[in-house]
Amino acid sequence: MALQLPPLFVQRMQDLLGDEFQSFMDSYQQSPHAGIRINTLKITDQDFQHITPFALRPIPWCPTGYYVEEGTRPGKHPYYHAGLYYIQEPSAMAPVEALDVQPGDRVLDLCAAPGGKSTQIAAALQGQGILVTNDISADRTKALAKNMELYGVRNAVVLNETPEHIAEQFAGFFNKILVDAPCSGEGMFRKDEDMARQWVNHSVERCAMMQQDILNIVAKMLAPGGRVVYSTCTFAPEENERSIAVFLDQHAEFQVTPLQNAEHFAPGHSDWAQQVEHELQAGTSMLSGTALDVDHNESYQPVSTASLEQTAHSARLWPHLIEGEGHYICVLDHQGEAEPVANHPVMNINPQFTFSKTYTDKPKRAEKRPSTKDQHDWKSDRRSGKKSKDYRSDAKTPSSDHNESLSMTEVIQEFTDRELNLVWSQNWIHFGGRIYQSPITEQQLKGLKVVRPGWFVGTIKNGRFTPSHALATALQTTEAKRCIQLQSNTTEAISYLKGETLTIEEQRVERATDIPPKGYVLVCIDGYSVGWGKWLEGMLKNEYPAGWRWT
Ligand SMILES: C[S@@+](CC[C@H](N)C(=O)[O-])C[C@H]1O[C@@H](n2cnc3c(N)ncnc32)[C@H](O)[C@@H]1O
Repeated sequence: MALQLPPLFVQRMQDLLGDEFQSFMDSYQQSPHAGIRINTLKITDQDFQHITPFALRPIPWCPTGYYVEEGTRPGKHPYYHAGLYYIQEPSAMAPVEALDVQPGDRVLDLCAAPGGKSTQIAAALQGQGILVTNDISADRTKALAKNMELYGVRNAVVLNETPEHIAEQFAGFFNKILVDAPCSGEGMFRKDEDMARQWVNHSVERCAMMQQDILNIVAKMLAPGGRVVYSTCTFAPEENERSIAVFLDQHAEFQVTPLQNAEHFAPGHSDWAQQVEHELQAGTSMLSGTALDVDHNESYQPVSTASLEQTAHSARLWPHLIEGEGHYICVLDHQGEAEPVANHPVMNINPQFTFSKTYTDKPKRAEKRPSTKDQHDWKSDRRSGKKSKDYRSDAKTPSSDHNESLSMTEVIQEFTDRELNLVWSQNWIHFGGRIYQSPITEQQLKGLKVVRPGWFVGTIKNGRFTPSHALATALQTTEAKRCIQLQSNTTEAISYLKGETLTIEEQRVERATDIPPKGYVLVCIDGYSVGWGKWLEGMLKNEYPAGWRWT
């Protein structure tokens, strides 16, 4: 059945687009474009070109993005399980390019789930700097955390918080912030018919209010001289140019900067936002019928022409002009002077084995009591369906828990020496038996709902360290003492991904001559890590987690 567009939406687009309207409507007769983005944390773009199983055509605005042909199923290839690419709608690759992330940046992805843009940010950081990735939906952060692990991200903290709470802990902290805002989703109707069906429920007015609130809080978290990229996947000027103009009126320290690759896109429609503004001020008919309703909106504030005019430098991605879905992108640069990253207090990484918490296999019962504001607490590792628990971290001085932290040190160091060729370079966080490497300190997570305080590297139970799946997926083959290579075009690779035990002769366990074959083995597909196995006497016990298996 043909896509049913909401009549009110069609009417508004006709009013706005004029002569362009027919070509816009024709785009709904075409299939949406499929894309993949190479995960350069695991493979270089060039190396992927040599092994690609699909025909690739470059996406003009993203150097690591490619169109794949209709009918291609990139999710059904072992390379997907090795985290070599992320399946992403082509237009959705543009906002992170506009953010211009550099290794060493401190980046916040505020509305991040399921994490497409966060994986792109992580790739741009190349393991250097900090990514705090957050979503307000607890359910959606599960996919976000999983994506951070699948794509081998080592320097991300995953939060499930409100922007207000994050701002309390991270005032003036980030030099790059992405706001991929919740919106009415009009640009996705072609790709996701449910969005079109649900559109009446997504009031443009409600979204615009939410976006303006979020942007206001974001301003508090940005360091002087930093950059915010605001993006939506909707066409409504109320949620795009006007939300930006409202923000600019309240934050004279920001200016709209044209996108570096603006030639690929259409300019922002400051004229449409002005039209909306006139109608709002006059209290006459709305453009959309769902537009901002002055009479019922006490918080309505007129917007200045100067701010509206600036939005002409933002960008619109139109499905009838590019090969991608509808998006809006605005780059907001803070006009203050940036401070050198090294001067920031958070950059006090201490990779030594010191733990602020005593070694326990599980949080003690007493630690599970509800936290109070002045305690050093963070809420963490809320497994699916379980209610969130509050934990209290009894921070002890290094001297008071010296022996216990030493024993944990020994446990981790012993595993590292035996199984890895790796130098740990971030802060250690130990929580409930789980060990993390984090780009920030435990102190900075005080009072926040934390899904992952960093790179989950393993668990300690009964004095034994068990490496996590997330450790394996982030390793290069050279970082494990033993590895086994499986070929992507063999049933063996699929069998491993299905969780089956494999028969592997001793000579296939790649290792240095002084390393015995028995033990943990990093399983790789065509040279790229996918998980752990345990080799013993010709058999490879499969450690690929149940929830990740090929079905
Ligand atoms: C457009 S989606 C994000 C897509 C994501 N950036 C990606 O590339 O995969 C918007 C997200 O914002 C989240 N969200 C809504 N309101 C929020 C708020 N106030 N703070 C943080 N996240 C919010 C939603 O749960 C949703 O996951």
